[in-house]
Amino acid sequence: MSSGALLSATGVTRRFGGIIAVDGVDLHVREGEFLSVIGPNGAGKTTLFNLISGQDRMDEGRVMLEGRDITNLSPRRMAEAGVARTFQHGRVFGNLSVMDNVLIGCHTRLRAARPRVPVVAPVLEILRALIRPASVRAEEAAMREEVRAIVATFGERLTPRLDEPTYALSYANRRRVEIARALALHPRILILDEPTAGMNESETVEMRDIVDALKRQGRTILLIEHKLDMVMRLSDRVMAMDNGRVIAEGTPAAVRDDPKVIEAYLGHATIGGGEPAEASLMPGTSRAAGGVQ
Ligand SMILES: Nc1ncnc2c1ncn2[C@@H]1O[C@H](COP(=O)(O)OP(=O)(O)OP(=O)(O)O)[C@@H](O)[C@H]1O
Repeated sequence: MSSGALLSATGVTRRFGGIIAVDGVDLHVREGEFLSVIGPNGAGKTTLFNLISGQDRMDEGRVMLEGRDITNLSPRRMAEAGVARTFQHGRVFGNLSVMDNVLIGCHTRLRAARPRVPVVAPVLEILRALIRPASVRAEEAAMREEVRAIVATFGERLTPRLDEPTYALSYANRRRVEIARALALHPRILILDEPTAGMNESETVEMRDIVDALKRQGRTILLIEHKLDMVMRLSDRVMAMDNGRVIAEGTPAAVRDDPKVIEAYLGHATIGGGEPAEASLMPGTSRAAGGVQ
């Protein structure tokens, strides 16, 4: 394990039949560091994030968070341990309001603090919910206040819509709700899988600024992003993958200019669109700024 790493994954491997989607990957993130993972479609980025966050089980490898072995924990236990993630296409509970979606993040945190006594603990919890003593009402009021504060991170995008069901929101707003819910967990590490996927140019810039603000708060962030402009601006370090393996790692500029990375993108001809992949490696080009989804 790399010394000083908050999260350390070593030898992570995942096979799907004959495909080795992730092949012996090591990934180390220091506290407060912003690490982006790039690579052409099918490189293994999302599978790697799924393995680190408990959405999938690795065949080999180990993940340590602050010295604790969290390998293959369930997503719920991962959340309790402090690993929060968002998904490539966004996942929210459509029939629940914005408030309730974000409260779920708070609730997971509270559950983590409670003793896990079978039968007795759930019964006590139900009784507390039915009787609603003053302590429960105060706790709920505090959580709702916290949700309002988290949602305010997104300016006026979500605050006026706190009581609306999320199915009624725009796609970009649903993705904001997902990040708000992840923040409500008070995560030790925030894993963002293409937070700007499917967003237009102005929504992308807005999301980039939000992620930048989260970085400036000193959060530890792992990002998958195809929009290289965002990667170049935000990352302390970049890791490039291809065919399940790490092919380059270092400063954003060094990885962008690495011949192996350029070749990996060119080998795939295009990244999700129709333009030559080369353009997407240049920050400030229309593809880099405008998206590849
Ligand atoms: N559940 C699965 N079953 C079978 N193969 C899978 C599964 N999930 C991923 N794969 C395969 O593993 C490889 C890596 O896929 P993955 O989605 O992790 O790539 P990616 O780098 O995230 O790509 P993208 O940028 O398109 O999201 C691909 O060949 C993919 O087809």
